[in-house]
Amino acid sequence: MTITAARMAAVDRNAAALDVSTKQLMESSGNALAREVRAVADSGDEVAVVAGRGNNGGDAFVAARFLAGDYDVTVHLLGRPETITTEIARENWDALRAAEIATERVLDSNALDLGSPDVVIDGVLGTGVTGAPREPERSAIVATNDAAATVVSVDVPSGVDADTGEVADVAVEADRVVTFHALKPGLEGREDVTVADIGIPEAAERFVGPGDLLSLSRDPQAHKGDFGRVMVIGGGPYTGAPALCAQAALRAGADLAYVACPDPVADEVQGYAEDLIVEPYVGTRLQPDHVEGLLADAEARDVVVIGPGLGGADDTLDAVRAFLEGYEGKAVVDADALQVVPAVETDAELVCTPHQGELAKMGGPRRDDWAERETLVAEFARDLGQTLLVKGAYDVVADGDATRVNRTGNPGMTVGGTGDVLAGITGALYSTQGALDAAAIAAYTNGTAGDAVVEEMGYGLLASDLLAEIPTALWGERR
Ligand SMILES: NC(=O)C1=CN([C@@H]2O[C@H](COP(=O)(O)OP(=O)(O)OC[C@H]3O[C@@H](n4cnc5c(N)ncnc54)[C@H](O)[C@@H]3O)[C@@H](O)[C@H]2O)[C@H](O)CC1
Ligand SMILES: [K+]
Repeated sequence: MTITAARMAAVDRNAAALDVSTKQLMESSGNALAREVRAVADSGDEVAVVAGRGNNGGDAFVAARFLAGDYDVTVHLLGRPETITTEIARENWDALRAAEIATERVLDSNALDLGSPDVVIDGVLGTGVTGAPREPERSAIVATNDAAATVVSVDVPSGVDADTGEVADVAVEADRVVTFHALKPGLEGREDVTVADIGIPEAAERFVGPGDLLSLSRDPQAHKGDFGRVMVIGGGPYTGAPALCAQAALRAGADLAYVACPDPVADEVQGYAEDLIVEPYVGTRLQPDHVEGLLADAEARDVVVIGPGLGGADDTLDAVRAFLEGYEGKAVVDADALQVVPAVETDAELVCTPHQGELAKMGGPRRDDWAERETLVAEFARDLGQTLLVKGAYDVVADGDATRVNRTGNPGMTVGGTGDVLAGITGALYSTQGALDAAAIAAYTNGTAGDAVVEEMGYGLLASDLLAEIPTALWGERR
């Protein structure tokens, strides 16, 4: 399995939240790297360490400390120590200086003189690289390739983009690569690569954590000014559900939230919040003859959330089926609407948000055993060809390829309406994120909001209390 630089950053952040600091990980990385160097070097060999100013260089500093007793080690830093970008890399640089290990500062692109080393450690650029190498890194890569030495690259050969695997016009030609935790893109199938376990707990990948939220702010340009138009198809027997759902979408960053509902309940839905755009249709509940109009409206929206408060009348379910058959976009399916999903032919990309009972009604697994439940939910998601967010004390999110588990939230959230809020958050996030990420982040956010409410006022929370906590849970200090 490969892991992209973006996912690696998320997992690293999640590990820190699990009390395994990045500095600990760097120590493991440097240690693993030193072991690999020992395997290719003879005692007393000259080892040149070429280090950039990020954590990739930091790993190389740690390795230098491990190796300095047995080898002739010189560390070449590309820039001034004050410009080292992270505190932990700087601390490891300071440790080299304090131990009087030989260091050089390369202040001019042409000034790097490696001498004639037996081994070069390439700690120039790692997963933090953006674009093709610039100076002085560029010249350092050329000098590394020119050396008649065994080159050991740290994490990725510098010049390889660790998100895409793309190789820049100038890139290190490594003899060996020590990559951390998992293969990075571009390293698949290479025989000169060692994957080093650096002690990241499995929980950092499995449980949704603050690192998963990093993707929300990673590339603001990618969805400039457009955080989505979410359309909620809901209401009929119930009016609160679609209103909660649409308000949650707004709180989770959607630009506009529409509620399509029967006209007798439209005023009531609007009464909950003037921010909602209510689009009534004639009748007391959703029926097949409404579908054509809804499909036309849905074309101008980014995500549809279908289900909250619709009820389960036969003709309503027929209408849901007809809608999904005709719809090709992104949809979140909740509540009674879920039961039509297994048999429906649709080109839509669905995130289904059942609780345990609804999952069973869909023909999904009934078993409650934790480990088994994750596997069974993943299998069911694969069979459906859709993404599942199964709600519970631990929420399970699966798309058939990857599975995530969310453990935020508390028993107070069994109150009615919290599921509608979750569906709305999912809808908003789904307009800018992939299905799995949207569902995972939504579950985490809904739970964090619930935890914040309970922390403030104890049990007895209302689903509507969650709404005001959503922005902080997503973007505030609690992350
Ligand atoms: N993720 C983990 O669990 C761990 C990763 N470790 C190592 O850390 C690097 C990633 O470190 P980071 O500080 O994020 O970035 P880099 O060192 O790769 O580079 C940042 C550095 O480079 C400059 N820069 C960026 N792009 C360019 C460019 N095109 N040309 C020149 N310079 C560029 C940028 O300004 C910074 O100064 C990862 O690979 C691992 O090696 C740790 O081991 C901890 C655990
Ligand atoms: K590197």
